[in-house]
Amino acid sequence: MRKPLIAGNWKMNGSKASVTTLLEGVVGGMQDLSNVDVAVCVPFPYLEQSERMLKGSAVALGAQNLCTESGGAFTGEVSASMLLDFGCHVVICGHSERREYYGEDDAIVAAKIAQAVSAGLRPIFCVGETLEQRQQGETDAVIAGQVDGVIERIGIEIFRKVEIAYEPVWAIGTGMTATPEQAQDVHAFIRARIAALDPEIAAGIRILYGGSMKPGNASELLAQPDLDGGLIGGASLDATDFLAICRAGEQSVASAR
Ligand SMILES: O=C(CO)COP(=O)(O)O
Repeated sequence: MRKPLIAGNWKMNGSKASVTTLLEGVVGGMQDLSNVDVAVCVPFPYLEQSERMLKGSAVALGAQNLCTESGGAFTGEVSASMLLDFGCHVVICGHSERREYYGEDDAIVAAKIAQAVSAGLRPIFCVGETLEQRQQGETDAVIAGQVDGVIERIGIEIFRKVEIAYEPVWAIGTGMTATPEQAQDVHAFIRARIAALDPEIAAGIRILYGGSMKPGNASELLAQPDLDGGLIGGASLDATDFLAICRAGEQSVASAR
């Protein structure tokens, strides 16, 4: 049984004051959550503050991006080892906003995943189709291309140390969530694609769903057999909402038993 992971992606939001309030709320509400892994992926400037505030708690710290290179003359970039130095455990790679606004292609995403894993971080590797691609019936082809585009470059073995997040671009920040059936179809497709190369890795890998996941829809999404957690944007900025989704993750384990 795969333990669910609920990860918050704060994106470019926050201030020192709001980080204090948010993390106090999240840490304070974690007591009875034991069957769910919880992480928050914070903007770089808040790593130090977050590391301090999360010390001794069950909430893992993460970042939203990293450099394709391990160090040196790369102005403005942040390396995997720097993230590790600030206590990070996870890092988001290939989010659709990075693909769309910063030109990240499969080669860049693969290089970032490889950097993360070699430093001992767990990448959350994001894939997802646009609305137009879905309407054209291209969802499976797009997802297959994104998954294969990474596997072909860095191999399947590395996927023992990777989380995947399926985030339909049309569902991100729009309030339009994939139905549980739509999400399950793509998750099962991703798992089958990996199983064709290595059934053991496919059985163990966590595939998170992201895209307008909220307290009101988390339970039915997480009840799907191939949904192993969530990557939460907007709702992770509110401790009460984020904790409610974490509880839905915890309960999805209890009800599957
Ligand atoms: O992009 C997302 C998480 O990475 C999802 O964002 P929302 O939950 O705000 O739709």
